[in-house]
This record gives sequence, structure tokens and C-alpha cells, in this order.
Amino acid sequence: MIAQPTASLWIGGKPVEGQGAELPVLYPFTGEPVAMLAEASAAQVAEACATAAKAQGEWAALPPVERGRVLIRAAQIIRERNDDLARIETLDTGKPIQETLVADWPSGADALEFFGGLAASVTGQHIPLGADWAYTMRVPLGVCAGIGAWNYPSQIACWKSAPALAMGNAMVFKPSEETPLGALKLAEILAEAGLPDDVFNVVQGRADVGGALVGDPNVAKVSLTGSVPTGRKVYAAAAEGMRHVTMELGGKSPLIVFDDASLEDAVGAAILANFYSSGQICSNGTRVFVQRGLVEAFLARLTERVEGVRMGDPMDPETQLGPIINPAQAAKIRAAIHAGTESGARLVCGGEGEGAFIPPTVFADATDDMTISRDEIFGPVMTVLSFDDEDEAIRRANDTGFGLAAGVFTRDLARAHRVVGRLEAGTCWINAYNLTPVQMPFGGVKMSGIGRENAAAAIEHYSQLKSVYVGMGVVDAPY
Ligand SMILES: NC(=O)C1=CN([C@@H]2O[C@H](COP(=O)(O)OP(=O)(O)OC[C@H]3O[C@@H](n4cnc5c(N)ncnc54)[C@H](O)[C@@H]3O)[C@@H](O)[C@H]2O)C=CC1
Repeated sequence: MIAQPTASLWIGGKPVEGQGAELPVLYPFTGEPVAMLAEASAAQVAEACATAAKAQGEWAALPPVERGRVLIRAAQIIRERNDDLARIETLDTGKPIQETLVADWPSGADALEFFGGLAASVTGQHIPLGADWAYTMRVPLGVCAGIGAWNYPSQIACWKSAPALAMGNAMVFKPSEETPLGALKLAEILAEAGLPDDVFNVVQGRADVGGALVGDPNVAKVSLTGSVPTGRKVYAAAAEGMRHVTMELGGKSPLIVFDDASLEDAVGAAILANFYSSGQICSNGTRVFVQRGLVEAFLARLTERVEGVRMGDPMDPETQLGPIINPAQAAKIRAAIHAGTESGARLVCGGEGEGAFIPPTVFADATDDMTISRDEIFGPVMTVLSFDDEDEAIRRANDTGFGLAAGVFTRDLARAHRVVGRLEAGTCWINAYNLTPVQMPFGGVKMSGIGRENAAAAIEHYSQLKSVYVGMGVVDAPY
């Protein structure tokens, strides 16, 4: 087992073997196991949460600058070990090493560094009331549960734990059952960086383990990255205990290309918006609205560039497109491609592929009511739709229950800002796509989610306000 960790879970500052069902970790490229783990039992989930609750107060009592220092140290360790960590990430996810080297742990390190630096500057408000006054403090929530998806396992673990820990919370993290390895590495690295035992714990398992975590009485907040159906269940379960939530869910985001845009840049962005990580990205701009006059030139250039893609062994540094996470997901994507062809859309390039691989696939002449234009496919499938004018593009772009992201390509910047202003999406790009620097809040509206990750905005989602009224004079009671 080339990626076998010391043990499956991390509880109380050390590796602990899981007492639940077997959890094989399969390398998506070969289908072979690279590690054999075990899920946490219900008792182990409860133990992880109780352990975290016990440690949280002391961690919160440290000067924020000290908490920040631990996170910054962890970021440094990640950067030093990026090559090894990227290899594990590739074994876990099947994503090409050329992606995992630059996108996954490096983005996680950015989050740890950013929130490590921010920790000490979070302050409250002073509210003058005449002789009396009041002040507010930002205090931690307590134990935060983090639940991750399989597409960016280590980045997700860092994006959730960095603001949570910076604000003095403890965390119990459950990675996706498909990709359990990165979170264990993060636990090890945080411990090495000086995080007190018990403050960050990892449990493994499928939906029922996630459910046990969400319902644990010690958990004050749940942050989920996953699909809308899972989000609905987790949000409802969290409501039972009046827990705070952050929901980073799916999307079917629009990318609008006006005919004055730079064709080369728009095509490049459409590639980044659809095929990176084999299309398994929540914010992907899978509905590409191209202004009618530009459609054929856009498709021609897109096909030319996409046909040069190098698919294959993810560990080969030359490989640009890796396998799909697992056969079930590949089958779902193929069914969506099949449905696209059946519904009469024109298959411009790509197709169903073979085995674990699905090539970059582009449909044109699609209509808004086709399933390829409506449902999240979570694979390398782009639907190109044509439009005539700005109002029409905005109306059709917004005609979806999702609202995670959106992009606009045009050289007319007044139009760009006007259009973005009317798009119903939490994260928008102008003449760019899918860039998620830690300095910029990230998250969705409508069914795509609640709350924001990254940037100072995330602080609000991992802390709460405490108000203190200070009476400075006599107490004037009526009797
Ligand atoms: N908005 C965002 O930031 C992102 C959203 N996603 C979305 O995630 C989805 C793909 O990831 P998947 O792992 O397939 O999502 P999923 O929804 O199947 O699973 C997500 C996580 O939830 C857990 N889970 C499932 N049922 C649960 C329950 N009843 N209670 C508690 N936990 C439960 C799973 O074990 C997993 O860890 C896509 O829809 C994608 O758009 C993915 C990455 C980023």
C-alpha cells in the first residue's frame, strides 16, 4: 500500500485506528488500492467531538497571535513538503500532478498563512452611549465540524480549518470517503507546527459518519462542501441543534462571452472553467453563453486547443487531464453526455471516452431546457449556448436554481460591471475564470450555498459577536 497512513483517524493529537467499516482508498488511474483505512465508529465520532470540546477553551484563551503563529508554521511545512503532498493528493484524487503541485496544498497553505496573519487583528467595536458605553467581542463558536468533497480534499480541509482555528475554535473534520488521505497529513502537520493535542481531529467515513458528526451535541457549527442534495440534509440536521452552517454546494454556472471579447482569452477561460480537474469543480462555468456572431469562431478555436490535451498517467508531469474520481461518477458523466446527444445537441468534440477517462467534451446548438444545460454534471462537459443581446444573456444565465459563480468576457468594461451587477451568483469573474485567491470571499447564493469561505468574510462564519453593556453611573430603578 503505497500511501498507507499510520492509522485511519486522528483523535486527541495522535493517529488512531478506526473501528468502523473498511474504507479502501483506490487510485482513480488504476483502480488499485493505495491504502486501506477503516471508518470511525459512532463512539469514535463522539470521542473526537468530546476531545475537541475539552481542548477548545484553552486554545481560545491563547493570545490570537500565538494561534496565528501555529497556522503560519503549518503553511511553511506544507510548502517545504509540497512535492510529497502533491503525490499523495494525486493518488487520492487521480488529478494530474501538474495540477496538484500548484493548486491544492499551495492554496491550503495560502489559507493557513492568511488566517494565521489575520488572527491577531480581529477586534470588536466600541459603542459610545453617553456616559455609558458598550463593546463587542468576536468569540469562537466552539467545536466546528468540517465535511469535505473529493475534488479538492486538502484544500477544503485547510480552507475550513484555517479560519476556524484562527478564531479559537476546535475542529473535527471528515473528509470525503473517496479521498481520506490529505486531512490526515494536515493533522500531522498542524501537530508538528505546535497545535495543542485535541484541537484538530479527523474522522473517516461515509454519509452515516457525517450524519453522526453533524448531530453530535458538542458540535456548534457545520461547514460542508458537497452537493445540493447533501447540503439540504446536512442543513436540516444542523437546524435541529440550532447550529451555524456554511454550505459550499454545487453549481451550473454561466460564462457569458460577448462578441467584442478577446477570442483567445475567452476560449482559454472556457477551458479553465470546464476541464481543469477533469471538470470536477463546483464553480465551473459549464453553460457558456456565446454571442451569436462569435459562436462558430469560438467553437473552432476551442476544438483546436482542446484536441491537443494530453490525457493519461496523472503522475506524468506532462499529463494535463486525469481520470474521473471513480467508475460511478464516470458512468454519471457518460449518461449526461448520452442524454445530451439524444436531446439533439451537437457534439462538437469529445464524447464518452473509455475506462476512467472522459475527454474534454463540448456541446453546441443546445437549448436552455436540455438536461446538459440544467443539471450539474461534475465532469468535463461544456454546453455552448448562443445569445443575441445583453438582457437575454443575463435572463438566461440567471434562469437556474444554482448561484455559485459566473463569468463575463468583454472589452467593454462598463458592460462587464453592469452585467456582473445583475448576475445572481456569489462569485463572479470579469475577463478571468475560476481564480480563487484566499483574499477574495468565495461562496454561492440560491441553492449553491450559505456563508463564505476565504478572506476576512470567513471570520464572521467561524465566530460570533458578544455584546457587553457597561453602566458607568447609578442604576435608576423605578421602585
Ligand atoms: N461550493 C464549493 O465550494 C464546492 C462544492 N462541491 C460540490 O460537491 C459535489 C461533489 O462532491 P461529493 O463528494 O460527491 O459530494 P457529496 O454531497 O456526495 O458528499 C460531500 C460530503 O458529505 C458527506 N455526506 C454525504 N451525506 C451526508 C449526510 N447525510 N450527512 C453528513 N455528511 C454527508 C460525504 O461523505 C462527503 O464527505 C458537487 O456537487 C460539487 O459541486 C465541490 C467542491 C467545492
